[in-house]
Amino acid sequence: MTTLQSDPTGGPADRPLRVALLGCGVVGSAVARLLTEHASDLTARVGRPLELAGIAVRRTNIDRPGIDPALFTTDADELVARDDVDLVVEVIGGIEPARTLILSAIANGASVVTANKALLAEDGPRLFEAAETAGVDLYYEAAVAGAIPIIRPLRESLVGDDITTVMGIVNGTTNFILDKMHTEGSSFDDVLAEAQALGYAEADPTADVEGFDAAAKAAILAGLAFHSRVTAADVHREGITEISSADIAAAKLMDCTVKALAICTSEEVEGERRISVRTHPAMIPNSHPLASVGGAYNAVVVESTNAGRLMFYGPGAGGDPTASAVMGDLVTIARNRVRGAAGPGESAYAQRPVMGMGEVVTRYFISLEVIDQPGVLATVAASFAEHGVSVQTMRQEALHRAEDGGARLVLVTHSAPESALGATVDALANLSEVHEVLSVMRVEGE
Ligand SMILES: NC(=O)c1ccc[n+]([C@@H]2O[C@H](COP(=O)([O-])OP(=O)(O)OC[C@H]3O[C@@H](n4cnc5c(N)ncnc54)[C@H](O)[C@@H]3O)[C@@H](O)[C@H]2O)c1
Ligand SMILES: N[C@@H](CCO)C(=O)O
Ligand code: NA
Repeated sequence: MTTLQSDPTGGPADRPLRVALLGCGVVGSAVARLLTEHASDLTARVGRPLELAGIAVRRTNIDRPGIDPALFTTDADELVARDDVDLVVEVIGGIEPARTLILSAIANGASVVTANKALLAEDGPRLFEAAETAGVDLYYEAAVAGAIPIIRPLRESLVGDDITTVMGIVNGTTNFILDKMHTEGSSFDDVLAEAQALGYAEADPTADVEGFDAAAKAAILAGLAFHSRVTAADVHREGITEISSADIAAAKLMDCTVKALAICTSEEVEGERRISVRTHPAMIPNSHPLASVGGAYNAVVVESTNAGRLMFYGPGAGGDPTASAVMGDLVTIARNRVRGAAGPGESAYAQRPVMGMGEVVTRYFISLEVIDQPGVLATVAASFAEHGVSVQTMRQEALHRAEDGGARLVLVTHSAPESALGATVDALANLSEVHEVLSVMRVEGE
C-alpha cells in the first residue's frame, strides 16, 4: 500500500478509516458482513483499511451472527460524534433520528452514505447544503432502485446531456405483487406477506403499496435529472391497493401489463421548461422494455437528447443488493477522503417549475358497462368530444350474462391533459346509459 504524504483527516496517513454504521437491519447487517468479509480487497481499493468503529442498534441483546458484539451501541448520537469516525453509513431509515444523526455526522466532519430516500425526498437540500459547507460527501446510490447504478449515472455520467424523461419501476415490493397477480392470479395480501418475508418491503409496507416509497424515489430522480429541487410533496402519488383482478384482466386483453411506474418528464410548456413527477399504476404495452421486468426487479429508462434511450435494470431491493450500492458509495467516499477531495454536490441551478397533475398529458384506458341499445355509442362518444378528448380505439363486447341486457365498451384515448380525461370519466359515470365505469387506467409507453 502506498503511504500518503498528507492526510486530510488529520491523523497518520496510513491509519484505518473508521466507519460508523447506523442501523443493523436488512441492509445494515449485510453491510457489516461485507465490511468484514472483504476487508483486504476493500483496503486495496481504498488505499487504507476500512474499520468498523461501532454499530448503532436499538437493542444489543439480539444475536447477530458474524458481527463482533463489542461493536454494538444503543447510543447513535455518541457514535457519530466520536472524533475518530471518518465515514458514517445511515441505514436506519425514516426521518428522525436519521436526519439529526446525519447532520451531526456532517458537522463532525464525517462523509456520509445513506439509503434513506424518505429523508432525502423530504429534506435533501438541507443535508446537501450541510455537506457542501463542511466539505464532505453525501452519497445515496442505494436510495433509488437498490443495487442498480442510477444515481451515479444521473449525477455524473449523464450530467453533460439533456435528460427529457426518466421512467421506471422503482419499487420491488409492488412489482413483485403486480407480477404475481398477473402471472399467478395471486391475491394482493398473500403476495405482500411473501415480499415482506423476502426483505423487499419497507418496515411499514404502506410506504410501498401506497406509493410513498416510489414517490420519494421519483422526487430524487427528477431533482437529479432536471437540476431542480423536487420534494416528495411535488410528486403526484397513487398506490396499487385499488388495482383489481378486473384491471389485470383488462390489461391482458389489451396485450398490456399493469406496472407501478415513477415518471419524471421535462417539457417545453408556454415557452418555459417545466417538469412533471408522478407515480401511479399504468398499463404499458407488452412490447415496452419495462413490461418484462418481473419479480422484485427494478428498471429505469432514461431518455436524453444525445444519448437516446438508456435502460438500467437489476435488483432494486433486498439486503445484499442494497448493501452492494452502499458499499460502492462507501469505497467512493473513502477514496475521496484519502485524496482529500469531495465528489459532486447538489446541482439544482435550473429550478424548473413542477406542473400540476391536471396539466400533465397522458392516455387513458376506460372500460364501461353500458345499456345495449341504439344511440348509446353516440352518447358516450359525445362525452369524449365535449371534453376535447380524442378516442384512439374502441371495442364493444356483449356481456355474457343475458339478464344484464348490457354491453361492455373498452376505449383507449389519445393523449390529452389529465384534467380533461378526469372530467370525461366523471361525465361518463353520470350518464344514465352507463351502468358502471369498470376500470380506468393510464396507458404509458409506446
Ligand atoms: N430493504 C431494502 O430492500 C432496501 C432497499 C433500498 C433502500 N433501503 C433503505 O435502507 C434503509 C434501511 O432499510 P432496512 O430494510 O435495512 O430496514 P430495517 O427495518 O430492516 O432496518 C433498520 C434498522 O434500524 C434500527 N433502528 C431504528 N432506529 C434506530 C436507532 N435510533 N438507532 C439504531 N438503530 C435503529 C431498527 O431496529 C432496524 O434494525 C431504509 O432507509 C430503507 O428505505 C432498503
Ligand atoms: N421497499 C422497497 C425497498 C427498496 O427501496 C422496495 O420494495 O423496492
Ligand atoms: Na441504486
